[in-house]
Amino acid sequence: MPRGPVDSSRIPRFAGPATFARLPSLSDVGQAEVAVVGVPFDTGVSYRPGARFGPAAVREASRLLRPYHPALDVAPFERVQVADAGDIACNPFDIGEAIETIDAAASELLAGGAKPVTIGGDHTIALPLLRAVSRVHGPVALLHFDAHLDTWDTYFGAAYTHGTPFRRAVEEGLLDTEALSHVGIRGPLYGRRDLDEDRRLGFGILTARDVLRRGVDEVIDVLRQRVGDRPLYVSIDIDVLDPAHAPGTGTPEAGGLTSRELLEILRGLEGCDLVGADVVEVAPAYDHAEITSIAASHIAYDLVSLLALREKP
Ligand SMILES: N=C(N)NCCCC(=O)O
Ligand SMILES: [Zn+2]
Ligand SMILES: [Zn+2]
Repeated sequence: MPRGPVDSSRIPRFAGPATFARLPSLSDVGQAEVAVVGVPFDTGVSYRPGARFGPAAVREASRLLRPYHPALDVAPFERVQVADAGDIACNPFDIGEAIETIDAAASELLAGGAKPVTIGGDHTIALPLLRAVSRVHGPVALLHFDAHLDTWDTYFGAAYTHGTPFRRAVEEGLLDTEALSHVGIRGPLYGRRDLDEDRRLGFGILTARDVLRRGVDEVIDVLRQRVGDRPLYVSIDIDVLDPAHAPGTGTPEAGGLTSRELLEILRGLEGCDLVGADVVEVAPAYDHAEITSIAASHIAYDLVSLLALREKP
């Protein structure tokens, strides 16, 4: 019988420490099928810093989550053991070392049988997470929700940044290049070449305009066809949401998805072979009234629910 969250009808949800959704710590339960883990790292950013405070803000906003998910008809914390694995403490002064630390910590979680839902942190952290996941599953399908391509080559000569993780991941053979999708892309680019190079790497794009004009159901159909039955990793940059829905982020772009659209697309992935996910780029210093961290906590709850549905109870 899994150990669930603190009972909010007995201990007020605003009392006590903020683990994700008030779940037990992984160290308290020993083993979990799904682990929520924080990566407070933002040394890879090209504009506003502050995503290092993302994990704490998302946990704080997650106090109000409840145990039953009606849209997916699942009580994820009853179905399987879900736990908070704490934060991966990585070097804020050395990106290369931080990447190694994140890879090792994620590998340890996977070796212990837990599927990770990672709370970032800037998007740099997707690279070590994909290294760890692909070591277990082989090259994975990727569903990448973001305003940005994040397939650029270098910034100021640096190869490991929040704008480059998915180019590195393709170069390293971590991804199944038949099954790569960006969703929510918008905003000015450096040039048309960005799109050509992205296509050459194997990505298909559903822009924010496509979501508006084609609608959520068609988007889900396209994505599911592309993913098929491959092992799937989902990486969600919170800036895929419009700044009205997620102001607390480092590189905001106008014209994004609503949180309702994003949650609906995620729910459309039920039945896919999800093996891990992240929600990154929450920078609380630019947030207002916890708008961004509330959205991120609900997104993480949906990801946890999708993972729980994949496990036999
Ligand atoms: N991954 C995020 N959030 N942003 C990438 C933006 C890269 C740029 O400054 O052009
Ligand atoms: Zn982005
Ligand atoms: Zn990104």
